[in-house]
Amino acid sequence: MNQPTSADKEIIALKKKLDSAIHARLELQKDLEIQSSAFVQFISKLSQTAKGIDVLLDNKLAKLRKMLSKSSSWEDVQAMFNDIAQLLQKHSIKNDNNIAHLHQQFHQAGALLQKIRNLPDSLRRELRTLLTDTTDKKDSVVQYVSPLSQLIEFYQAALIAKENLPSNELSNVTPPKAIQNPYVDKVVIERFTFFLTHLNVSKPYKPAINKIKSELSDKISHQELLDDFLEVFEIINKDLIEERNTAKVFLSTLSATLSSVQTAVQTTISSNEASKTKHSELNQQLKKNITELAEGVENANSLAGIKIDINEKLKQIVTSLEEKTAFEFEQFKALSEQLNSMQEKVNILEVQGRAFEKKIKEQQARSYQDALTKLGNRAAFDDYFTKQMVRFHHSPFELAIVVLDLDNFKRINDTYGHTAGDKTLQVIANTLAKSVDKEQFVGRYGGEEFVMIYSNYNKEKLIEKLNEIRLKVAKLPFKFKNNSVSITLSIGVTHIVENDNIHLAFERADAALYKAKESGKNQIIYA
Ligand SMILES: Nc1nc2c(ncn2[C@@H]2O[C@H](COP(=O)(O)OP(=O)(O)OP(=O)(O)O)[C@@H](O)[C@H]2O)c(=O)[nH]1
Repeated sequence: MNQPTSADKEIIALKKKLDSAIHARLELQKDLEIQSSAFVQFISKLSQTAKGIDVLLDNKLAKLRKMLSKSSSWEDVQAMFNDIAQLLQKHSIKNDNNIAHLHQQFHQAGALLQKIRNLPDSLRRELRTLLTDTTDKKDSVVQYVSPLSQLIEFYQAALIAKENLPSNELSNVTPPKAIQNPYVDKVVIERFTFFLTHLNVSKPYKPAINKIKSELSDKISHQELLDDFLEVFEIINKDLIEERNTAKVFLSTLSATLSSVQTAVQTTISSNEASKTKHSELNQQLKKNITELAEGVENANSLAGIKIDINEKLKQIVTSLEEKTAFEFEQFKALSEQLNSMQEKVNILEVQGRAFEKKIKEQQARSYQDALTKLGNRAAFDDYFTKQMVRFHHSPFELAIVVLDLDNFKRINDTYGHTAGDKTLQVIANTLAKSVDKEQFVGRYGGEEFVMIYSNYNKEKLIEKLNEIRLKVAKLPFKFKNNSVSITLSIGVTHIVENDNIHLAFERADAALYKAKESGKNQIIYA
C-alpha cells in the first residue's frame, strides 16, 4: 500500500479548510439573510408607527421598503437611509417642543382647577398629588395620556360637585346650562336674600316678605325663584298703591271738606244778607203796626172804638211777631243743620288726618332706621349729631363721637356667604345697642361701620367703656359651618372741641379708626 505523500496530506488539509470556509460562508449568508429580513421588518414597523406624522417621511419610508425588496444597490439604500435619519431628527426636535408645551398646558389646567371654589376635599388632595407626581417633564407625548385622562376625570368630578349634578348626568353630549343645573346659583340666592333683608315695606307686608326670605334655600329651582320675584313685586306694588291711596283719600276728603265749608260760609253770608233784609222788613212792619196803633189811640173818638182798633192792631202785631219768630227759627234751623254737616265732615277729616299723620310718622321712623340691624341709620345719626352739636355750641359739655369698624369682615362674607355676614352684623348691632345707655346714640353708618355719640363721658371713662365693648364683641361665640369664629372691632374716637363741626369731628374719629386698622386692628385709638 502506497503511503500518502506529503503533497497528499497538504491537499487533504486544504480541502478541509475549504469545506469549513464554505460552511462559514453559508452561516454568514444565513445570518445576513436573517438580519436583512429583521431590518426590512423594522422599516415596515417604523413606517406603520410614523404613518401620518409627515407625508414626506411616509413617502421616503415607502421608497426604502421598495428598494430593500428589490435588493437595490447599497449606495442607494444608504443615501435614502441618511435622508430618513435627517427627517427623523427634525421630528425629534419638534416632538421635544410639543412635550414642553403639553407639560406646561397640563400644569396650567391643573392650577386652574385648584382655584375653583368649593372643590370636594378628596378631589383637591388627589389633584395635588397628580400635579406633584408630574412635576418633571416626560420623555414622550404618550406618557401624558394617562395623567391627562386623570385630569379630565377631575374636571368632570369638579363640574358635578359645582353644579350639584348627579354623577350619571354627565353624558357625552353637553346639555345647555339651564338643564345642567336645575337649581339657582347660590350667589343669586344670596343677593336676593340681601335685597329682601333691606327691603322696607309697611308693617302688614313684613310677614309675607319674611316668609319668602325664610323659604329661600340652595335647592330652589329657577321657576320657584321667578314666582318669588313676582310675589315680591306684587307686595311692593300693593304697598305703594295703598300708600298712594291713603294720601289720595285724605287729600280728596280735605279738598271736599274745604269746598263744602267754603260753600257753607258763602251760603251763610248770603242768607245773612237775605235775613237782614227780611228782618228789616219785619221790623218795619212791626214799627208800622205800633205807629198805627199809637195813631189809632190818638185819633179815636170813643173808648169802644179804641178797643176795637187796638184789638185789630194788636192782632196785626202778633202776626208780625209770629212771622218774625218763625223766620228766625227757620234760619236757626238751617244754620244749625249746616253747622252739623260741617262738623261731621271735619270729624271724618280729623280721623283721616290722624291716620295719615301716623303713616307719615311710620315712614319717617323707617327712613331713620337701618332695615338690617334695626339701629338708627346714617340719616338718624346726622340728625342726632347735628342736634347735639347745637347743644354743645350753646353750652359746651363732654361730647364724643366714636367710629367702629368690623375687622376682616370681607373674609366672613367670602368664606361663609352673605347671609352669615348679615347675621354677624345683626348680632354685633344688638350687642352694641345693649352696651350703651339711653342717653347715648348708636347707629349703623353703612356697610360694616357703626357710629356712637357719647355725652358726658370724659376721655378715661369713655376709653374704659369702649374697651369693654371691644372685648365683649371679641368674645361673641360665632359659629359658621361648624367653625368657631371670632370677630373683632377697630375703634376711632374723639371728643368735640371748641370751633369743631360735624365733618371735622367725624374725619378725626375716622382717621383714628384708620390708624387703629393700620396698627394691627382690634384696638382703640383716641384722637
Ligand atoms: N353681609 C353683608 N356684607 C356687607 C354689608 N355691607 C358691606 N358688607 C361687606 O363688608 C365687606 C367690607 O370689606 P372691606 O372694606 O374690604 O373691609 P374688611 O374685610 O373688614 O377689612 P378691614 O376693614 O381692613 O379690616 C365687604 O365684603 C362688603 O361686601 C351688608 O350689609 N351685609
